[in-house]
Amino acid sequence: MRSPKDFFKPLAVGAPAPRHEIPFRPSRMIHFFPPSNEKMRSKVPDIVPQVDVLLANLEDGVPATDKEAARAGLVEVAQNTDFGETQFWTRVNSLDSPWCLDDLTAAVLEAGEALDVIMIPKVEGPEDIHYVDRLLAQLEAKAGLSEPLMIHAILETARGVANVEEICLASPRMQGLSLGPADLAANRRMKTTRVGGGHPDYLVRQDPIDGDIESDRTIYQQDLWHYTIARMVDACGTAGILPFYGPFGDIADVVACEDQFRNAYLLGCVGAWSLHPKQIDIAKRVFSPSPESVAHARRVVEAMGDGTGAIMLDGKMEDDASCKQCQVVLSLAKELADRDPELAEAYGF
Ligand SMILES: CCC(=O)SCCNC(=O)CCNC(=O)[C@H](O)C(C)(C)COP(=O)(O)OP(=O)(O)OC[C@H]1O[C@@H](n2cnc3c(N)ncnc32)[C@H](O)[C@@H]1OP(=O)(O)O
Ligand SMILES: O=CC(=O)O
Ligand SMILES: [Mg+2]
Repeated sequence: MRSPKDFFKPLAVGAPAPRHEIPFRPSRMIHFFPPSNEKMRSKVPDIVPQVDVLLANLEDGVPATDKEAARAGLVEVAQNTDFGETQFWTRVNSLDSPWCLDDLTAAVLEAGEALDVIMIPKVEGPEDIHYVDRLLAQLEAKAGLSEPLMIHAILETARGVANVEEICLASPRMQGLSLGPADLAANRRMKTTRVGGGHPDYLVRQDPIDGDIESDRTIYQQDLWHYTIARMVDACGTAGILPFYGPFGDIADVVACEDQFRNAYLLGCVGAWSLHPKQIDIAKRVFSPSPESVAHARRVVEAMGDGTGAIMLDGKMEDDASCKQCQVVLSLAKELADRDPELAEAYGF
């Protein structure tokens, strides 16, 4: 383990100094597109103003035969797009794949000026982050970058979940984590055969009515992802980095997608992936506090004065801790409103 004194030193001569804080930028959706697909690439200028993060995906979802075209597409988009306030990320292939080294090299040397974050899939432990950390420093020095690239890891193996705290604390480059429910389900040998969301057979059943097991008992579908999301949120909070829900594969089921995103929002996630244009507005809606919750938070904070003590408001006890929750909602609302005039108006800022 590195000495805490060395933690913020560059890992290569000439590389930019690591950041001490993750800069706040709206990140309600990370919008995936396959840069090997010319038609999708041509949509980038229209998509950029609609999303907080645009991600050029090189990994799963891109056929093996298109990996080089995807890398070239990433570079083309990086070099020819005006991203404005929108962040630009890429997801490289996994560290054990034949493509990862070339992906990272091209990403930093040819697209590094435009990129904010590099997403690393199938991270198993801090050693994976240490490898990427040093390699990025070497490449940044070679490219002459003045800002360090950040790392976002996907939590999608059982070992990754077991090591989640160490992964989050492995480098000052760590920006956040996403839950990868599809690969995680496969790696854990779950039997779900779908990309995120619930499963009708994962349930709890009401007790027998009048002792009759054949009676018409209500069933309650349970959340397959609660444990992992909660654990991820705590690990990210400990390290001062950002948690995200990942993909929701049932594109047509916009209702269940919104439920999954909202569960993640309420548990502490800052955003989710959008795989299809339909999911962009869902994420924008869910991960922006509602005007009602902002109005309520403002009332509580105002009524609480210096934020200490206990008061009654609308029949409910409010105290230091509920006030802090309201401050979380208010500060997110303010940060989003600073960048979005429609939200500023809806919140009354
Ligand atoms: C599961 C674990 C993971 O790793 S998830 C991440 C990997 N998968 C991905 O990144 C998938 C990204 N999404 C896609 O490739 C497409 O949305 C898929 C799922 C293939 C569906 O595409 P398609 O059959 O064209 O859908 P559609 O006809 O309903 O599309 C309507 C119009 O929207 C466009 N579109 C579609 N997806 C995107 C996208 N991600 N970004 C930008 N544009 C998109 C389509 O091209 C289509 O456009 P048009 O109306 O024909 O002009
Ligand atoms: O990469 C995402 C996943 O769910 O797997
Ligand atoms: Mg995956």
